[in-house]
Amino acid sequence: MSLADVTFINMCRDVIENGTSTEGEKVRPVWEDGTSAYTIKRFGVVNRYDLRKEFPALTLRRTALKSAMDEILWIWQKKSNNIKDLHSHIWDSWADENGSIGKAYGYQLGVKHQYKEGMMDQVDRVLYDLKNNPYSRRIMTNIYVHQDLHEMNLYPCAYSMTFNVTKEPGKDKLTLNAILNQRSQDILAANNWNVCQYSILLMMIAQVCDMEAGELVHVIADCHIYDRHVPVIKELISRTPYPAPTVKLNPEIRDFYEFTTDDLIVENYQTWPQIKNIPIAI
Ligand SMILES: Nc1nc(=O)c2c([nH]1)NC[C@@H]1CN(c3ccc(C(=O)N[C@@H](CCC(=O)O)C(=O)O)cc3)CN21
Ligand SMILES: O=c1ccn([C@H]2C[C@H](O)[C@@H](COP(=O)(O)O)O2)c(=O)[nH]1
Repeated sequence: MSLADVTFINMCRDVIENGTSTEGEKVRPVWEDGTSAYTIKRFGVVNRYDLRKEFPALTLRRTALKSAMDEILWIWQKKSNNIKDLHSHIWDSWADENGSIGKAYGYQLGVKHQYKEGMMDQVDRVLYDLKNNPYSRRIMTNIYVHQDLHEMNLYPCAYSMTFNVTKEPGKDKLTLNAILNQRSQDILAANNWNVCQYSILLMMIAQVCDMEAGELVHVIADCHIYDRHVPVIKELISRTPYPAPTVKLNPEIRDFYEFTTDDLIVENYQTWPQIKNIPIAI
């Protein structure tokens, strides 16, 4: 039984049983037909995933791992904010006529900043620190940039990664852990999608720094199920999970900028049938 499924089921039960409804509140998102998209929400959810034990892919329904990796490469490697550089259509509703989502995600990670060591963007700063000063407690990114929020079509949801290295007794390699901070989470559309993509990111960064990927701690402020998703979630969590798949990276890649989705190796990913045409609140 996949550990990620158990975490997901417990989180959904907690939101449904102990969450509060936003119905009647002034909410921002709408459904495609223009009606308000209300949620049941739980404040302050924290989930831990140990990548040394299992890759945290859901088996209750299939997570599109290559598409999820493609999006994280779009943000962290291509540092793009244009949907023309993305192979899926998940961002189409938030792009302008030129394909831009504004100064969000990849745009922010591509901005160069002045450091004592020279000009670097946030991704190169992380790679530099992990290679030169791995025990630093200052290795983190942040794309929630207030001065640019007015030029973002959607404010970043998963907005910060804090990397932290531990030296485990008896292990040759250092362990790379991370905390993903997320202000808002659409559980059905994107919880496992986000968990898997940031796990892959952690694996990629660990590999190019010659470390082992350890724990991903996912901190979610507003963790919600949209009203139209509740019956789907109830059906999903009634399913019996399969064992977790094996997910690896091509071990030959040593440069973060050389990874492609072809380097993701997925084996034995047995899942329940996909839920088709999930409505996405805009
Ligand atoms: N309401 C809302 N929820 C989100 O999850 C979300 C947004 N808005 N806005 C921006 C991005 C876009 N995201 C999305 C949007 C759609 C899927 C989605 O439809 N996923 C499909 C698989 C897609 C594929 O195969 O490429 C799925 O079945 O989960 C995932 C993430 C995450 N974000
Ligand atoms: O990576 C992502 C991006 C977006 N989401 C969800 C979370 C919310 O349901 C919406 C954003 O709406 P806000 O009103 O800006 O919070 O998108 C996600 O779960 N993961």
